[in-house]
Amino acid sequence: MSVGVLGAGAFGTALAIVLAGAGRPVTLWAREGADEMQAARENARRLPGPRFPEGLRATGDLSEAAAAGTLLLAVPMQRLRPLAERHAAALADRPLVACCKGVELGTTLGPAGVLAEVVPEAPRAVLTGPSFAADIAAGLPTALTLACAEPDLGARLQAQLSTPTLRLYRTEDVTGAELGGALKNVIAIACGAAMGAGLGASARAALMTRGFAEMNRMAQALGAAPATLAGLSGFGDLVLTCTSEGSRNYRFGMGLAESRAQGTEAAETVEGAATARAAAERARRLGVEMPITEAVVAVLDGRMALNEAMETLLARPLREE
Ligand SMILES: NC(=O)C1=CN([C@@H]2O[C@H](COP(=O)(O)OP(=O)(O)OC[C@H]3O[C@@H](n4cnc5c(N)ncnc54)[C@H](O)[C@@H]3O)[C@@H](O)[C@H]2O)C=CC1
Ligand SMILES: O=C(CO)COP(=O)(O)O
Repeated sequence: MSVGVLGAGAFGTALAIVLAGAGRPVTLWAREGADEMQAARENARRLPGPRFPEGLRATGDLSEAAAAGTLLLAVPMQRLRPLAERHAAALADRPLVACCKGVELGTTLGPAGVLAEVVPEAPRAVLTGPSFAADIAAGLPTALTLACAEPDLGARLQAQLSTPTLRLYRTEDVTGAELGGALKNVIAIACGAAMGAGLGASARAALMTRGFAEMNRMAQALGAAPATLAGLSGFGDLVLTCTSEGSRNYRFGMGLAESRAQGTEAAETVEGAATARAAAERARRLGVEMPITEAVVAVLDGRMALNEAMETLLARPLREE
């Protein structure tokens, strides 16, 4: 079965490389620079280094990629709706696998919810979990979650998108999988900030653990299963993103501590910034407490300095774990 990847950022390119390397015919659609990629057999801008396998073709013509049997949508979360709206007719009749991690500003929907609104007739799934694009493209072992509410389609996609190095686990809990992937980025910003401010690895462990607690509170309020949050898409990705400078969200947090990024958005994709605002908004409406997320939003909006945000978290009433 052929695969079309829409969005030639680091992640889309890495998925295209690993799938083509495993023998699937893959067409990678890039909004710009497709001809250069196709000629150089490399995405020098977003994922320099890994070479395109023979079965991978880059194109600037979306209809070529959209003709594939399964489509992976690998654009940043806030770009998913504009992309899907613009190309709704081409996306309407085949399985769509959203590969973005985040919560949409305004609607507070995740990727599956956005696709359900824009292309309701298309069967949909979400691919998420702990993986750096560079690791996937290098053929290093990686395990991800394929979330699909329809078990038969989920099983088909799991088989189609797994390779010898990219191992997919399946769940029907789409809400849990996408919230885990979205909310861990917010906690990664907080952890990066704590480490950048020199607060130490013990403080980071506390933020990760209490962050995981608030991820769980939000996810359960929205009907997700705790087991999903404890899996690759939640706990797994939280660990990766909060402990590695390979993460853009973590590095962005470190930049906040060094006042390099305070009150500004990063030049590269940092999903946790918009997601923090969208998740905080949703949590307030649900009456769910998310103090770390609120602190991240306060710092991003310039309402609090980082040290004030940390003090606010430390001054919260003592309570049972
Ligand atoms: N980079 C990574 O290691 C991983 C990224 N992800 C997720 O994948 C998603 C995409 O991230 P990256 O690929 O890393 O971002 P990136 O910053 O490398 O690239 C984003 C790409 O999206 C394209 N784009 C933006 N708006 C578009 C539009 N309207 N139409 C077409 N293309 C558009 C840009 O041209 C760019 O090529 C994010 O949600 C991220 O959280 C998930 C797992 C790993
Ligand atoms: O989602 C990721 C790892 O699973 C990538 O993290 P960043 O977007 O922070 O780089």
